[in-house]
Amino acid sequence: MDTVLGIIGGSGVYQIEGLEDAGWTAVDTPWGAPSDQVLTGRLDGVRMCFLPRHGRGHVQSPSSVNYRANIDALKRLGASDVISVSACGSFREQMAPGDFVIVDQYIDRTFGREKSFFGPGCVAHVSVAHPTCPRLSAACAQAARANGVTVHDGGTYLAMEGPQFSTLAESRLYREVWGCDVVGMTGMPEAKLAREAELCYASVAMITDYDSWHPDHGEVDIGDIIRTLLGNADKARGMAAGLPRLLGAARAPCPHGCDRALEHAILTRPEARDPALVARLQAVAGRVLG
Ligand SMILES: CSC[C@H]1O[C@H](OP(=O)(O)O)[C@H](O)[C@@H]1O
Ligand SMILES: Nc1ncnc2[nH]cnc12
Repeated sequence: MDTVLGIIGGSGVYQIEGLEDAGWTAVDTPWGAPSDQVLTGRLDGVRMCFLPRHGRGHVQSPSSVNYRANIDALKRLGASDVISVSACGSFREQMAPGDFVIVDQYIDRTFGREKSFFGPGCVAHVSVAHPTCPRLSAACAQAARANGVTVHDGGTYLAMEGPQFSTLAESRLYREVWGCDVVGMTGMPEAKLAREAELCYASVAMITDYDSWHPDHGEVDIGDIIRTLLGNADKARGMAAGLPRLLGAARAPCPHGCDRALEHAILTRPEARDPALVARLQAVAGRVLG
């Protein structure tokens, strides 16, 4: 199997450079329109698909992003691995603005978003105990460090609905009581959907601020965030450029089973399945649905 590297660019990351045969492609999905066209091309012999999460021009809010369409579009283009790049606030002194945190856990506080490809007529339950892929996460950490970024291995991401930032009481709750490390508005349901689509998924939190808990930094200031974000975006592009060489063009099965997540997950008996939903699931779950 070939590596096809999908990258979802967050706030400030609306394109990547240096792809051979680069072009923006419109992708239709049964879940509606993705956030934008997908930039496809090759880097160091590896096929790449880049999708700006908020669309070029930053059109989609965290609540309006069509997460199902985005994941389906990348899977449909053949992605084997997806790297999610996100601007995040930090709950830890040592996780400073400009640093990257390789997220490995989440607390999902989002609501009102479509969180599954499955539903009535085709019910599935996948495990998200370990929602990110350790192999892909390690490659991201290595590629970012090679670009001079300070990288923290492991961190819990609090996914909030937004679009407003947290109140001071929420910020303290997430940090002191729930033990979260970073906060953002888009990590969920993206990670859950990537697991349902049997994609290796890694999440790179690019720290832009200390949210509002830090006594020396006051409340979140969007002007400060944007300034930090622009520097972070260059680092993210540097990381992305190093990944194809690290991952290689030929891809062995995932040692952690990300690419087999649906193996025993579908509970609905074949004869009881809704043909219309089964048809919509073709790109994400065709491997097990036949
Ligand atoms: C720019 S501040 C808030 C905004 O940035 C993050 O987006 P993304 O995760 O796509 O980088 C955060 O989740 C909010 O949507
Ligand atoms: N403090 C914060 N809270 C939520 N999302 C963010 N994105 C960047 N900084 C953030």
